[in-house]
Amino acid sequence: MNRFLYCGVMRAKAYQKGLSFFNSFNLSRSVHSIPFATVDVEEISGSQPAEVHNLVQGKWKTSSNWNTLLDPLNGEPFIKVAEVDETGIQPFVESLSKCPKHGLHNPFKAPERYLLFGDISVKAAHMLSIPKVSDFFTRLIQRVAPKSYKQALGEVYVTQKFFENFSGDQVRFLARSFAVPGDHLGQQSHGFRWPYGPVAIITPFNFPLEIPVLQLMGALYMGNKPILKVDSKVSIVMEQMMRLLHYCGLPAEDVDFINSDGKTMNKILLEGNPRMTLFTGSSRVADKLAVDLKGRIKLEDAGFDWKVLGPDVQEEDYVAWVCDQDAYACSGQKCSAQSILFMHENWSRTSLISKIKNLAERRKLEDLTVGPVLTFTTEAMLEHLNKLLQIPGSKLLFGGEPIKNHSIPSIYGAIKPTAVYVPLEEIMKENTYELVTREIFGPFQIITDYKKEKLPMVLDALERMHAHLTAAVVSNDPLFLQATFSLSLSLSLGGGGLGHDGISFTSIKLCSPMMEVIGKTVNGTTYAGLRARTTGAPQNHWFGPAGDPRGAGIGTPEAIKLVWSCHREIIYDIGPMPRNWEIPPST
Ligand SMILES: N[C@@H](CCC=O)C(=O)O
Repeated sequence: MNRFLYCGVMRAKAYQKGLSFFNSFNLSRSVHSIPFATVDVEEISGSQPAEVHNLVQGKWKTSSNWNTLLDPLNGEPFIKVAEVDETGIQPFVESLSKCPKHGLHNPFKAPERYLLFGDISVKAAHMLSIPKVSDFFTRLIQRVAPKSYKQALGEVYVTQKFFENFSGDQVRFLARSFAVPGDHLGQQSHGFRWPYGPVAIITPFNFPLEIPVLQLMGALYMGNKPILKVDSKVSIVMEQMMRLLHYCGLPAEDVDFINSDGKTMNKILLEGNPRMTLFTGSSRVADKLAVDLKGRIKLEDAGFDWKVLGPDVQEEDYVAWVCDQDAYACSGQKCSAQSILFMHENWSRTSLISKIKNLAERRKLEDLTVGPVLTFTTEAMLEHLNKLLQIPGSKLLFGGEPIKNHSIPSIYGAIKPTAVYVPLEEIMKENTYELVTREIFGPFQIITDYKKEKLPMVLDALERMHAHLTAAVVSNDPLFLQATFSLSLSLSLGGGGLGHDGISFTSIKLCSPMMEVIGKTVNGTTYAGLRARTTGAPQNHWFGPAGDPRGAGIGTPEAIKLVWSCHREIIYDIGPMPRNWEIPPST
């Protein structure tokens, strides 16, 4: 068949297929429940536990080893996860080993797969835009990582927008190359984005959909073959998402999905030898993996995220509301959650703290605006609080009590949103710094204040932190408002006027708190300005730590290219040879 005619026919077929995809769902959804789903989110319970399976080499598999999860709201054993143990890793190791280093596609191999993933993204975005499907994922997230409906829906929305961003030709644009003219005719160097081939993705419990989907798709777009492991506590969400992706055209062999404990996963990584592993989670595990995997790793680790309020007091209610959201939404279990607030003395004179307190006290278990803490028990958090209260000058601002009247199982934590004041000078003491900056992944924050001349001490506190994920500098004072502007002029009058030569600027110091804080810190995602926040990162800007060569990003084209591809340069040198070329003397 004529090549152009053939292409036209293929495109028309793809279009028809696309249409029938959309029609079939729209039709089926009126008569059936969600077509890809294997669980009914509202029915999962102790009497009807849901099952989570593994996917390897294109096949869904169970296991003889079932990990039973307790419903975080009432303690009923409500989900059974088929966990792979060390005796069952072989198929996963084999699957990784089957993928060559040059990946499943690259600019010179199967380029039509870039288009395939653009197409899958269109369909997945469409699916998530259907209210019944977005509600399904929102509720599923809420069942395993209890957070308010709005917060859970936010994850689904970010994921949908991400898919929209990488629809059509946008996946192939991620692999855009460049060329530079060479030294002679026929020579040109071309830079390409190259996959790593077999890769691994390990993601935490707190964003059961957003983090794994954005990283998984980034890995796939660039031509890699991932094995995905999500924290078993929440992996049901991603298990159902894998089924949605298959429904949207993802080849079943392209991703392996595993449930296991950390030790088993470690073994798979050592034996299957993925060329790159993306780990999102605690710094402790991250550092161990970095050693085990000989540095072939990228990290989005935890952060003791900070917010500095500058001298310009404005919009108190708004700033208080953002502080409440940043510290306590999702019960403080976001890697971006505000862990410490530094208030300029001008803010200490306002009613900011009491406003934050009032907002925090509106939160309630019934609507999950506060809820179970999945990695700290109540006792552990209260013990930490008591240690902080031993520090001279420290005091409990609000919270500090267990939530009452609930049936959250005791393996999880349940405390009211809490804030503790610790004086800045005390924070800086050798013995207290570690204690105060210990990240409590729960509704818990430290609040302190600083006098104008103590900004360097605040900067020192920020410098001493070891993880640098999100930060906020709340001030609209970018250039002049608080500037220390010392200008001394020595003027010499000549010829009745001021001459250029007659002015000498002996010292010009322009210093604004906002610029100074930004200039002297490193957090990878820093918000600046009156509306600055630490949480709520959408899909449209980089989210990830800085100051660490292992730092990964999520979501944007830059993040995907940086994390999921490496640079390869092909230097074409095809001639022609110069006329009358002769072998030159040795050099
Ligand atoms: N959107 C989330 C980030 C998800 C992370 O990787 C937040 O803002 O905390």
